[in-house]
Amino acid sequence: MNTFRSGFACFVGRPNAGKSTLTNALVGEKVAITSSRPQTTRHVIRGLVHRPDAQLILVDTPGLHRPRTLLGERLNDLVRSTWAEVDVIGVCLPADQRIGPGDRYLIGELAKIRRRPMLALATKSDKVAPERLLEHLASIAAAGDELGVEWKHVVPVSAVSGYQVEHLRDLLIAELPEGVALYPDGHLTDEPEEMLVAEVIREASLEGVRDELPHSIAVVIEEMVPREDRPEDKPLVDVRATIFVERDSQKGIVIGKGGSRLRQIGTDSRGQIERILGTPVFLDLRVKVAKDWQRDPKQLRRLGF
Ligand SMILES: Nc1nc2c(ncn2[C@@H]2O[C@H](COP(=O)(O)OP(=O)(O)OP(=O)(O)O)[C@@H](O)[C@H]2O)c(=O)[nH]1
Repeated sequence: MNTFRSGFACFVGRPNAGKSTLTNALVGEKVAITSSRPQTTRHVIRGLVHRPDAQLILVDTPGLHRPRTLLGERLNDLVRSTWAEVDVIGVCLPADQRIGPGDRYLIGELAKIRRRPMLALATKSDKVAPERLLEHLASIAAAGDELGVEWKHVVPVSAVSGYQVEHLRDLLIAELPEGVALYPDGHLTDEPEEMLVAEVIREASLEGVRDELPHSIAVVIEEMVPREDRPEDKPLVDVRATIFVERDSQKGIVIGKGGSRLRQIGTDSRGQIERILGTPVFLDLRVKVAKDWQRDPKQLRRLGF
């Protein structure tokens, strides 16, 4: 089977650098709605790119400011922790402007984040002549060297003409980890996170046993709450979920020998859930039989159908 990749990318850059226009160009015809996520998520999703081999989730991060106050510093800490949570960062440096002090500050701050692939994007490249574009690309490379950011790629792009948009999509997706789609295909929804989390667990439960249990699994999130008494910078969310099957024999399949499959389901889904929620998660999974739930209206309602 081909590898499926999924994960998060964000674009950073000074105001007007072309971040929103580029997001829309990458998402294409499909809706790019600004959707605010429930409190547990720090990411504001700007758009989704669905492909047969990948799902790329473009998120917003708050802007970074030169800190003048303690509050400013705290805000910047938040920006940095968001940066550290995405899989790839695109730094937008518009070709029609020289790299300025604001850009240099931003690049310097990015240099402090380790091991995060960073792509330098020469946005609005349709606005300048080829010679100027080359000069711009050279100064982007030089700024990276000087400020300590190793650009994974330096990519000229134009959201308006479409130049290299497809290529950029490929480059971003190449940086994502392997994993299942984190959001339903086709559109960006306001679906509660619980549905997404349930879907991740359902997918993981079916892994390798799809033929034996095609439609027999439903997952209900019983509880999803932040653990109390955690330090603010070390949150933990407790997720308690029940995997419903139709028959006892299926329960055995899901649990596996000595609980081995259930443990694997937990391991496989926890990482994805943490990525959706943006916090570490303690996952408690149970398996229950709901006899013939697919034929029972009451059960169906309970299982959210
Ligand atoms: N010619 C040209 N103009 C572009 C391109 N991308 C963006 N623009 C224009 O640049 C302006 C700013 O673009 P935005 O996408 O809103 O920039 P942004 O970085 O999201 O801005 P903020 O939301 O203020 O941070 C708009 O007028 C866009 O039409 C491009 O590829 N080519």
